[in-house]
Amino acid sequence: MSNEPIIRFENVSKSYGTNEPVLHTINFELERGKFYTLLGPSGCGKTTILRLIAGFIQPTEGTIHLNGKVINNVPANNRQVNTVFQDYALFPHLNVYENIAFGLRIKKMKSKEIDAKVKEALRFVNLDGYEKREISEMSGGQRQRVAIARAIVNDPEIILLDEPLSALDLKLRTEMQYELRELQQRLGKTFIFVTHDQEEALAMSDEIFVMNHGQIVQSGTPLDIYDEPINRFVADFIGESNIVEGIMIADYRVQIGSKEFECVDKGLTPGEKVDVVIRPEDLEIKAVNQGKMNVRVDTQLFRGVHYELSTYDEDGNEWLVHSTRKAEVGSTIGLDFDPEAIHIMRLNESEEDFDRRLESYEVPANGN
Ligand SMILES: Nc1ncnc2c1ncn2[C@@H]1O[C@H](COP(=O)(O)OP(=O)(O)OP(=O)(O)O)[C@@H](O)[C@H]1O
Repeated sequence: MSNEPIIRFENVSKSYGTNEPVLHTINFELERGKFYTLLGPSGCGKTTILRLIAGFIQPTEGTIHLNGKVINNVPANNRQVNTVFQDYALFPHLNVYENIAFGLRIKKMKSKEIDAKVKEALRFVNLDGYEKREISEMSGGQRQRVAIARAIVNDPEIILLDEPLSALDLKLRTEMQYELRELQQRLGKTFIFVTHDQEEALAMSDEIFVMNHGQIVQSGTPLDIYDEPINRFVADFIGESNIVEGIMIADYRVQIGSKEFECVDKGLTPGEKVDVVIRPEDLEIKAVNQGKMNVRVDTQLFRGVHYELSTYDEDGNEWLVHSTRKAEVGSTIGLDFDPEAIHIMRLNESEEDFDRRLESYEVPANGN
């Protein structure tokens, strides 16, 4: 099988009509057989990227390559790409079988062949025996599976999924996350999944593209993005974070408010203003004066697995703490953390410079 990226975007921009671009010079490459997620807030351009890949719309500038060939002008029905829509877009007047068979009938495939393919697709999504059911008799999760079966029955190279789980309740949604991930691995196809739910993206993806305002802000594995967010936006969007302003004093030393801390970052300019991230679960509760800083406990909530404390240091910075230990509201406690728990983010750093900087560290950022 070729090592060519299955999809490549080269300087792709998109404007609808004469309006401002909704995508700005997008560049990325996708490998065959992986689970990709486009993650970002509403309106950042995720669905527009899917529509461009599906061929429902064309780029205003730039080129889209499928298996090394430019496909800008290839119509949607000639692309080996199928979409699962948020509302499933099933035909209510057709039963499960006919919904899945629809595309094959249009292609004038023989009945016997259609039958084999529909049954195989139903087996893949664990719906054997549901052929005759009406769509109205199916639950949300089952409709979802019919929509997926319809997308895979044509044996496309790429499956696009536009917020396909958003209509499901939390429990079913979690179950479907497992199912979808498992299905993708069994099929070995490239999945491109759109969501604005960061937990979903972290749980399911081989690689995440975090988007904001029509741009890809950061791409990487879920662990990379969680552990080393490139900037304040990503840190804030992916999981709960403490984000404070700091100043680099020297290599491996950062000042936050009136205190200095050891960190693992180097190569920044002394005196440079930075954003500093420490995840709430990386802060450890100690007795007063036994940690790296003292904080006053403002509020405490029980979150099931852990307590969530909102605390303030002497400089007025808020520090959110996730801990299995509790503390007394109004008391002063110590907080401890490892130098590796401090993540330094330069203001306005490009993704290339950010990756180069992390690679140069002696203590690798992801602990490998
Ligand atoms: N057909 C259209 N005509 C004009 N503007 C559009 C059209 N489709 C989308 N837009 C605009 O393009 C921007 C990106 O939309 P897109 O649907 O790609 O975002 P999204 O990240 O998928 O958002 P959501 O999560 O809300 O679905 C939005 O500002 C939207 O209003």
